[in-house]
Amino acid sequence: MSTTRTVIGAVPSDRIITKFSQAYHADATPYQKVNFHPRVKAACQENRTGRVGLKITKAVLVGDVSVGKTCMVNRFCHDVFEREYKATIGVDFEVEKFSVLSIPVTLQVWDTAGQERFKCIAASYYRGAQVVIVAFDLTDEPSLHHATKWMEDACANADEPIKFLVGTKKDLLSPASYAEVEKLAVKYANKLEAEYWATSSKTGQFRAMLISLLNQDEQSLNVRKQEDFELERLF
Ligand SMILES: Nc1nc2c(ncn2[C@@H]2O[C@H](COP(=O)(O)OP(=O)(O)OP(=O)(O)O)[C@@H](O)[C@H]2O)c(=O)[nH]1
Repeated sequence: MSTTRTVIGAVPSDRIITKFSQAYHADATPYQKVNFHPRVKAACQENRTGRVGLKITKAVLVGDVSVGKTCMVNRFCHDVFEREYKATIGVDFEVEKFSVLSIPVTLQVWDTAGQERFKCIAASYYRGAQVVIVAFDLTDEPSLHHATKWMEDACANADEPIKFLVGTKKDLLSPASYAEVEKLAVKYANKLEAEYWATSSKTGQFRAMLISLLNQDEQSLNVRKQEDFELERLF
């Protein structure tokens, strides 16, 4: 499935963020803010974000093998869905440009391998992540139980990241089955202090989720200079 996107300036219209999107489930989010902090708004308006500002957001995507991490990234960045499974080797990396309150922002999405043998390689890329997304397969309960360990590992090297717990492959469940899984997923999200989303990369039901990753607040302005420098060198 492919959609036509209107491009305004250098950024497609669906990448222009001016307000917070709502949480997927009102009872499964620790993030209660409904708008940008006035200081952030003012800084953006006056173009005072400088080098250490809303420039780069690093998001790492982790979770069990074959839960659908790469499909999520492909749907988000290229609006395509790949039915055939190709294991991620180590890590993959995608970059998306956004405009947040008129400030250009780069979202880096680091798609890591779920396979145990690549875990060490992938873990070295968690450092400095501002967003941690733990994906689990809504049709595979053990992948949800493993979310705790994935979150712990990914957060160990991140600096108080914004946390998401994302259930994938929603298209494979009936509404009744989904409702059952959701109850458990909401419990996990609350325990992990993460915001919960359910998605389908097949149907594309998930754009709002990643857009919400860019709901920055003051904390996200604290991108350390050293990291900024290192990340810039990657381009
Ligand atoms: N029906 C359905 N299938 C999906 C969805 N997302 C992923 N899949 C399928 O699940 C399989 C694994 O998807 P990947 O995205 O490669 O999984 P991954 O988590 O990146 O796997 P690793 O790289 O090994 O960690 C593929 O066959 C996909 O087609 C979805 O939303 N719906």
